[in-house]
Amino acid sequence: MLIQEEVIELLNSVKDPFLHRSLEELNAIQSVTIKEEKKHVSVKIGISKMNTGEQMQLQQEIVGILKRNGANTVGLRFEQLPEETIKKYQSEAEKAKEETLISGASNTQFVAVASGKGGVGKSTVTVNLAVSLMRLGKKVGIIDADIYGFSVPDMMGIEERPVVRGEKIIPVERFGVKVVSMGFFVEDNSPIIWRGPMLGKMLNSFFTEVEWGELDYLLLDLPPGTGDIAMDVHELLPSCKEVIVTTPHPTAAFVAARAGQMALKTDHEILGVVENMAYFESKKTGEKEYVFGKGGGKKLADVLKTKVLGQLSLQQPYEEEDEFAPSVYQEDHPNGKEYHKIAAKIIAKLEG
Ligand SMILES: Nc1ncnc2c1ncn2[C@@H]1O[C@H](COP(=O)(O)OP(=O)(O)OP(=O)(O)O)[C@@H](O)[C@H]1O
Repeated sequence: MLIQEEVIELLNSVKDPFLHRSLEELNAIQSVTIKEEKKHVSVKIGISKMNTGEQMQLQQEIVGILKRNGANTVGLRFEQLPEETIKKYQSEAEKAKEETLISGASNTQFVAVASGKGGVGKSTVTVNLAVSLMRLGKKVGIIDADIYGFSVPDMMGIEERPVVRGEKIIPVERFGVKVVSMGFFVEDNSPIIWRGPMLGKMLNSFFTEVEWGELDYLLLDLPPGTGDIAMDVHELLPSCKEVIVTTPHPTAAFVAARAGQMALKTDHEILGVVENMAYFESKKTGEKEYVFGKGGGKKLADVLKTKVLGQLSLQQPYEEEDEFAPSVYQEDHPNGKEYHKIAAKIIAKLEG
């Protein structure tokens, strides 16, 4: 039968569910008594938070350990740990949680940018939304998960590659936005044949192996369409919201609706529709020409029971010599202003 020292030894390495410290470190094993003839062990344990589901789990864990090691019955009492012990370890525990973005404890908002088909400007929208959120004071990251075309680094004018510190990848920072792209890890942009499980793995490592630091927003540039990646994202990030990009052509909107339906099916909240290449504005007359048709964004938003967040004109960013980024619109550019409004709407929706 177990003796007192053995019980302490067995329970020392068990961890407090909130402080993530061992009972030994927390000095949390407060008493152990053993009734030998009945093989009954009773222990009193200090815990940081009482009456929670985690306490129930801890209870099962401790009872299990003791029974596997010879106890017939276990009496377990919990008591609140002293305030000073909790305070001492709490901030450390909170910091550790923040470090893994998908732990559920981080305050990061995940926003996936999706489209029904390629070439409608999904990556352009991702990049400019990220930059606009940053201009509005947010800490922002981008995961370029568009495995069929890693365009985010080029669009932002990123030439360097991420460095590895310890076991973590440090994202490349450009315009104050942290970027990780599959393109960073592929030689010469050579095409890769992706299979379902690999996609999920890649996404997962972008969360767990990248040192994101504190982020308010993490934007995901997803491959076009409604494939496996959408399911993977749903599985990894059930709380992920979506922005759907379309061109104004009614057919394009119809195709984008499928991506939207996918979002609805996986219970992802749709923040709204962005209509890209909505019109061309003549420099001479200021008149708008709807070269790709009209109304696609509105039609799509109606189908998805959401709103059009904004409309971008068909126009390149101003050319600049020093900060070359082919697809990032300047703050005073008409499209830059429109992205600013879209970003503000998203903030209001998610934080307001
Ligand atoms: N509003 C716009 N005005 C002018 N050009 C644009 C606009 N939006 C996007 N483009 C250009 O259109 C092309 C396609 O855009 P982008 O790569 O963002 O689309 P995508 O939907 O992400 O495509 P893919 O799925 O193939 O990556 C790019 O060359 C981009 O610079």
